[in-house]
Amino acid sequence: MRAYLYDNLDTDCREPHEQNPSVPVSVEELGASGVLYWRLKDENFEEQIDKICADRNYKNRDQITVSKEGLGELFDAKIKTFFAEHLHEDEEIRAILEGTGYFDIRDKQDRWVRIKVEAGDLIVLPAGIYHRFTLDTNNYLKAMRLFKEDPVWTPLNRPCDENPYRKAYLEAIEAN
Ligand SMILES: CSCCC(=O)/C(O)=C/O
Ligand SMILES: [Fe+2]
Repeated sequence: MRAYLYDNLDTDCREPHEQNPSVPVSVEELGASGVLYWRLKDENFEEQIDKICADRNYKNRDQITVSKEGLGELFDAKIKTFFAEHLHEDEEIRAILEGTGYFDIRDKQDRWVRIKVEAGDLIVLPAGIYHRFTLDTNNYLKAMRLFKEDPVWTPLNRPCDENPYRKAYLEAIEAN
C-alpha cells in the first residue's frame, strides 16, 4: 500500500495521478481520517483474516473480481459506479487477493488521497467517508469483501451531507 495526494488532473483515472513532487500520506494520517490498514502475510493469510473478523465482528464475506471477464456485461456500469464519489452506511472492508487498484478517500481537509492497493493489503474505510475506487491500467483486481451483516453494497453519491452516518463520521474524526 502506498498513499499520496491526488493531482486532480482530468485525465484517465486509472493513471497514478501522483503530484510532482509527490506528497506521501502515511498510515497514521490515513488513521486520522478513520481509515484502517493491515498488511497480511502470505504464510497465514486466512488466519489473519479470521482474527480480524473475530476482533471486529465481521460475520460475512464474499469475493469480487473487478475485470472485464469478472464482471462481464456489467463491467462498464460497475466501474462508473465505483468511481462516482460516494459513501456507505457500513464500513467498506476489502482484502486484496490479486491485482492492483486505487481507493481514493477524502481527507479531513476534503482533499483526495489516493491509496494504491495490491495483494496482501486489507483496508477498512469507515462508514460515512466519501471515497471512490478505480482499477489501474492493469485492469484487474480480485478482492475479498468482508461484512458485519449481510453482504450488501449500497453507494450513496455525494452530496449526502445530511446523512446521519456522514454526520457521525465527521464527529468521530473531529474528536480523534
Ligand atoms: C475493490 S471492491 C469494488 C469497489 C467497491 O466495492 C467500492 O465500494 C468502492 O468504493
Ligand atoms: Fe465504496
